[in-house]
Amino acid sequence: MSDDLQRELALVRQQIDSVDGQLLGLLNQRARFAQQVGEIKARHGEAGFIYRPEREAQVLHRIQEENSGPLSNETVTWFFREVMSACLSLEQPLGIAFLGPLGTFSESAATKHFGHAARLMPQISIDDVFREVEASHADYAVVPIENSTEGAIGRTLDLLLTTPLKICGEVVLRIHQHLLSNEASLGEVKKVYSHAQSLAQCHEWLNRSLPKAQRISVGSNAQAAQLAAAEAGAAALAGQAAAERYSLPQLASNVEDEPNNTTRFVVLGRQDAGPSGRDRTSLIMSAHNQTGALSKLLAPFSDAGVSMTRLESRPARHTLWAYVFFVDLEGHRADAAVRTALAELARRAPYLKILGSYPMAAT
Ligand SMILES: O=C(O)C(=O)C[C@]1(C(=O)O)C=C[C@@H](O)C=C1
Repeated sequence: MSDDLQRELALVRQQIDSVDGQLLGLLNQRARFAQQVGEIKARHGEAGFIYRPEREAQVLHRIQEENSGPLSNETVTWFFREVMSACLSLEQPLGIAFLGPLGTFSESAATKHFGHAARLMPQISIDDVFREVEASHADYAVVPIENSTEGAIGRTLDLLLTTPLKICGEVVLRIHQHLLSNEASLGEVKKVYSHAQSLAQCHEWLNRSLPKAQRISVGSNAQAAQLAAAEAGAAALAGQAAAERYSLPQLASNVEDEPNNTTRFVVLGRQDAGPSGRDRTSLIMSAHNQTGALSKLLAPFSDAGVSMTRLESRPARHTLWAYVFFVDLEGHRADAAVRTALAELARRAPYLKILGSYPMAAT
């Protein structure tokens, strides 16, 4: 290294050291304020509700609005989520239930939302994920609700019908599927393990690139990676988290058929989220089995100027050929327009369950 280069680098590195020192001081100052917030909540009998999704959403929106780069909004959002996760864990560490084993996209979604200070509690089924929070063994659950390629996650919708839990947040995750294997080439892959959803998301790629390989559906793509790691001639379709967790090389990357393949997860807890200014409300309703019944139920939304972002029908299960409808709206149930629409809907719908109002996913 030349002397000039050494001198120039040393000058800038000195400034980096000074900024790091300031950052460290500021981060600890922020952590002390978060501890104070925790003490105030405890004094007012709110010790059980340390996590405030609406407050976190507001912090992230402000950071994104004030960010002038060169760091991207995605990067600063990730960083501040981790800062809040660390601050919150000083107040009270949170236990998060999700569909395991470790290495699933659900784990990535849980970590994206709650940061690395949260305690991960992988479960063997979506039913168990709900149960863990209902029984107060875990604080929050993160469950998949819909995928942009494959549609609704039926089991989650069915469990939402009966659970007393509230939706208090959402996480949107870009899903990249990779073919993971210890084999050196596609020609040696005889079997592909994955979750049925992942096999479906990569159906065309498999037809083109591995037409002769047997496709085996298993409980999760992390389990698929575990199996593929232990068997000659086997591969798994799974994400980067599973590749890292089970030390499997990527034989082919980003093999999902749809380039925008995205999964939306919801966060479930025992508490409601307050308004953040950019919220969504989810509900379940049923309609009378009559002509025009559904349009009568939807009219209060357009009358009040409330925009509906999703309408999904699902068999009611207890009655043959009866359906319930899952609806997402823009706005919080405490907003005047949403309140008006919901009051009218309650008069018209034979069955109505508000699943929760919560901040829209930050990125
Ligand atoms: O503002 C609060 O209520 C806090 O507890 C502080 C804080 C934060 O670090 O900013 C931490 C946890 C909550 O989920 C929201 C925000």
